[in-house]
Amino acid sequence: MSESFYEQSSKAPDTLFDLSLRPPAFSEFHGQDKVKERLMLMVEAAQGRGDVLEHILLSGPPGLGKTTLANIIAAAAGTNLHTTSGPQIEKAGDLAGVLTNVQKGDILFIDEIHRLHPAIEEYLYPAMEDFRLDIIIDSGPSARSIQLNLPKFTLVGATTRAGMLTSPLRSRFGLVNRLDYYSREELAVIIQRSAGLLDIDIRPDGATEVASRSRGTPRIANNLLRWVRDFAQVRGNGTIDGDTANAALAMIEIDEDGLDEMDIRILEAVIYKFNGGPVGLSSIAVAVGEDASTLEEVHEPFLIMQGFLKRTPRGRVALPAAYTKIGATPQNKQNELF
Ligand SMILES: Nc1ncnc2c1ncn2[C@@H]1O[C@H](COP(=O)(O)OP(=O)(O)OP(=O)(O)O)[C@@H](O)[C@H]1O
Repeated sequence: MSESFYEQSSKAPDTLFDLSLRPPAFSEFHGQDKVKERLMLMVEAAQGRGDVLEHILLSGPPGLGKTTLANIIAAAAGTNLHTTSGPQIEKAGDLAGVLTNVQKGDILFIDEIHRLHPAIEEYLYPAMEDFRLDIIIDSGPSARSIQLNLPKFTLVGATTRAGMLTSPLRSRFGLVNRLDYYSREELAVIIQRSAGLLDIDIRPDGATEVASRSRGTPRIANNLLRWVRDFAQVRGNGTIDGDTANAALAMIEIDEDGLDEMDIRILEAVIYKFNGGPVGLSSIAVAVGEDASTLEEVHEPFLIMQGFLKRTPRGRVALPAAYTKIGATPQNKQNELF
């Protein structure tokens, strides 16, 4: 099964392209004003006290800038950043390995922290609270616990699923900083910045056109920009204006609301196969041949935000905009909505 354009974008690794466009400082990070203001204040306060920054949790859909912010926080605080992810820490020894490399004030960034094994989480609690790691070495009768004292460090956790964090873990972070989808205007500014860095000639209407189809996500905006640049070079005169962007994006079947083929398949499944819902996520996943967690993390938040789908206690329900989008006629199911 081929992956949709957005799914590929949502999983994009740290490619050189990605890294080259990553804003290095708060001043170049556009949007997410409230989160940014809070983080800047935390860094300033810690520096003023000569203390180590408190633990920080960043949540939100993929590609909105969590990793970027972790790097910016470390740069602003003038500390080292150590990066790992929930699935990479399989054993207590892996965690011990990472933590024993950390120096005072350093930042440990754990991406996808909701995917940490529950047993590993248990080790993390005293590490976060008392900067202490109690690990058990050996097994059977010779098993014994050793205690390692750690330097005071900052844990920055990122998650696409804040709801999946256990409450003991969540409560060890001061605040949950939730990143939201970017507005079209904010994305247009980000696209102009990226175009400047890549030496791409883009007009304001071209940037707006790309922005409006980037589903509120800077990573997608940057990837679409790259495609539109190629298109403008081969089919046009190299300049990206509104018409060129439009033609380029039509060629990869991204519609004017930013929906891709998989989004449309999801809406069609809910409407035609499940009579508009309510229907559970796993049934939709089977119907469209996609992994349920990808639907939940990548497609669903955007479809809900755009008013195409709604989550109810009994499952997902298609809203009138979804019927309009796929040209179907809504049935009168008012009393089934709740
Ligand atoms: N506010 C922003 N301004 C400019 N560019 C941004 C901004 N936020 C993100 N980007 C760009 O989007 C790309 C993706 O961001 P990043 O890797 O930080 O997302 P993420 O939320 O950590 O995603 P994931 O959860 O998938 O790891 C970055 O390379 C960066 O260039």
